[in-house]
Amino acid sequence: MNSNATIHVNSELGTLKRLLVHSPDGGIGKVVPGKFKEWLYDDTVHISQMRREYNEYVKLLLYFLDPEKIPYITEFEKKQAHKKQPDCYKPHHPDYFNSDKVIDTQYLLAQVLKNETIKQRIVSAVCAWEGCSFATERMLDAIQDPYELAKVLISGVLHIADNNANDFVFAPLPNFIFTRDISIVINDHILLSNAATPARERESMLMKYITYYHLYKNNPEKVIEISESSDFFLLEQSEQQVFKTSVEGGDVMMIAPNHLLIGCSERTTPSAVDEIIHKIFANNQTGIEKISVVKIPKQRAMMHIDTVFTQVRKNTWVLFGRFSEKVMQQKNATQYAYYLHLMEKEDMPDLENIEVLRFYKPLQQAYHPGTNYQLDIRDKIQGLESLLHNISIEDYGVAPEDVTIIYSGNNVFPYDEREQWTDSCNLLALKEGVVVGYDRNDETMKAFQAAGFNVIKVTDLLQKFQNKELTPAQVQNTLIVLPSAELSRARGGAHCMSMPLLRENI
Ligand SMILES: NC(=[NH2+])NCCC[C@H](N)C(=O)O
Repeated sequence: MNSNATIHVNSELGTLKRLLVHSPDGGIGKVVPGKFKEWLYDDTVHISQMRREYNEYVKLLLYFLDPEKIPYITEFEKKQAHKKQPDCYKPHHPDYFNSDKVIDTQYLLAQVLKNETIKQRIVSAVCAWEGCSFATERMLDAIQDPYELAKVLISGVLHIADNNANDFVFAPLPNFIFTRDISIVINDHILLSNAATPARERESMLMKYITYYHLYKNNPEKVIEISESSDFFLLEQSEQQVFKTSVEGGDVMMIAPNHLLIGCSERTTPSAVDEIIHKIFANNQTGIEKISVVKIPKQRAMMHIDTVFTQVRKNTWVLFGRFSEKVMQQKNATQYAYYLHLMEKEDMPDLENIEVLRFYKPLQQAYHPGTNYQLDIRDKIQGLESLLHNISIEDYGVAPEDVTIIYSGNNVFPYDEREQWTDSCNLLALKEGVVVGYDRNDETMKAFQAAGFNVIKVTDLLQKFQNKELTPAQVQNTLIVLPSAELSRARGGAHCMSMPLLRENI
């Protein structure tokens, strides 16, 4: 990695230096029950409480990544204690904390919109996509303030002067807080997502513009995009459903410097996986030499692979035990019968459905697009637990006996399942061994303690930082838990709510 690099990620664990986030915007506060399924929500969310929880997350990130901003926000919080959301947290506000390490996508979009030509392109694209009237398009064009326009393009809410009301001009993007899903940095390249559902397609579109006109403006050749194959357009509709190409970042992990892991899930299709493998192996600059593909059941509770496991240390993982072959063998008869029963139910995961494949970059032959080229499938790994062991041992040189797997809900039913649902396995590593999760997953927290980790509430940790009892550099082997009553309702944890741009090399 060149020392001036601002975008480079080669693991899930290297000390986090820069990332994209998005503070819950007004769109989330407008989700109605009738839209749950379509907008990928399961409940309404109390937006002001959610923001309070999210602000703790932002403050934690700033302490670790950009501590110089702390006095500024602390001052604001004091000064504006009466406000539901202090202005320093609003990416459209002139008093926004504006860090170049903890960056809001809305703020970045505003930077892109400052260029008049690009602004027109984005407004036209969004309006065409959303089927807006020409009058609406003109109203959007007329917004001079890029910060205001970015807010409208994300929340869908426009202030209409004629009737002095805030009206929807198109649907909000209530899932934009899950920045992980919109793209993924692979060493110094970036893979753009191609959202699986219409509810998230505008997110992919906005990220494409942010990438080409800002993040990768000077090196667009490092952007990897996937799209439908040319035959796709001639397929019948029913076949198109099978061969659709979609990928979301929550399914892609830069798991080790030369190793990419992709989940094939409800959101990431086999066609997309196939295309990513070909594109990445055809490109000699990505640094990827092997790709592991994990097929998981297509299920709401595990819409992406990062809801099933994440990495904590080179030798430590957190995993939803239901998908561990070892645990399945150890289950006693009653529990086993329970799982068999679940497997019969249509909407429950079928254990047979977990499949792990590994593809290696061919060393000898050059890749020729268009030739009938076969990928080299050398390993078929037995299950998830073997895969995680294999990564620790093969990629990180850990001794087999030192690999530790911590299970969701300590692997006891029903806590395993309840806590997986509230993202016990979806942790963000701030550095190796220091991960962020939710305070509601009690049994998983106990499992972390039993594995020798400290577990601390974010408010207590921030207090210690503030009192100078501790510095972020001193924090080791710790699970930091965020308040999560509202945040967890949107179905994503700290891993989903982060899109790392820069990590130190591991
Ligand atoms: N990487 C993740 N697990 N993201 C979670 C996304 C949750 C969001 N409500 C959705 O269904 O799309």
